[in-house]
Amino acid sequence: AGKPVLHYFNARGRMECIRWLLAAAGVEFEEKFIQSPEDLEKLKKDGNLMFDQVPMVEIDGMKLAQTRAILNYIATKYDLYGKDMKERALIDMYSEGILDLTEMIGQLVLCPPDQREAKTALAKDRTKNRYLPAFEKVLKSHGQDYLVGNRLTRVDIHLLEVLLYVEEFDASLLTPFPLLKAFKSRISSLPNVKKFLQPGSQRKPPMDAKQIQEARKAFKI
Ligand SMILES: N[C@@H](CCC(=O)N[C@@H](CS(=O)(=O)O)C(=O)NCC(=O)O)C(=O)O
Repeated sequence: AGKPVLHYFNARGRMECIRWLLAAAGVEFEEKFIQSPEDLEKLKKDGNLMFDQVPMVEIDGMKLAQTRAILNYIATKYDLYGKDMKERALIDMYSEGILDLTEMIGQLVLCPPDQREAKTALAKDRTKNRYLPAFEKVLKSHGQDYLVGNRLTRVDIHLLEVLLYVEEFDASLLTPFPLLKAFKSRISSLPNVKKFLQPGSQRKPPMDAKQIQEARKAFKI
């Protein structure tokens, strides 16, 4: 089979965690950017989007939609999903918490100005008092380099990704968490991850509110 083909906008959105997982697995992928409403309409009309939505990834003869389904398939295929049911259950639990935090931070840039202050305060509080403590505790509890099974799994990649978003959001939030800071450096120096962190990789930069509003208006989403 050829390289996976990722269909999405030229932005982080829901596709960025998929880009991260493929890159960490050392899998080269192609991207077909949706650059106009016509592009999205064509994908829909050709029957390529099961729910008329993207992300959609062409992989192994399938046209997979739904972010989590795509992540699950990639993690399974590249042995990044633990060695048994219990490891997979922990990976799922940790991954869902990370996705909740990613969503909470990612939505801030879109929230109405009159709600921004309160939502930012809440996101900082949850980051500092709910999510980061939970993962610091996991690392402290087993003293291993990775979150689950003492080897790299998808959840280490998801955690690194969100730690970078926390750093963009407010780097001081990481200060009270030495194990997470060491984890961030350790995972960032894995060869595939290091390469993805270099300029010129397929990793996407943050977008400001204006860019997102323009994109949403253009794509009518
Ligand atoms: N549950 C889906 C949601 C996908 C979704 O809402 N996609 C939006 C784009 S974005 O929100 O991810 O940027 C979409 O295709 N909207 C187009 C439409 O709904 O017509 C997933 O996780 O993939």
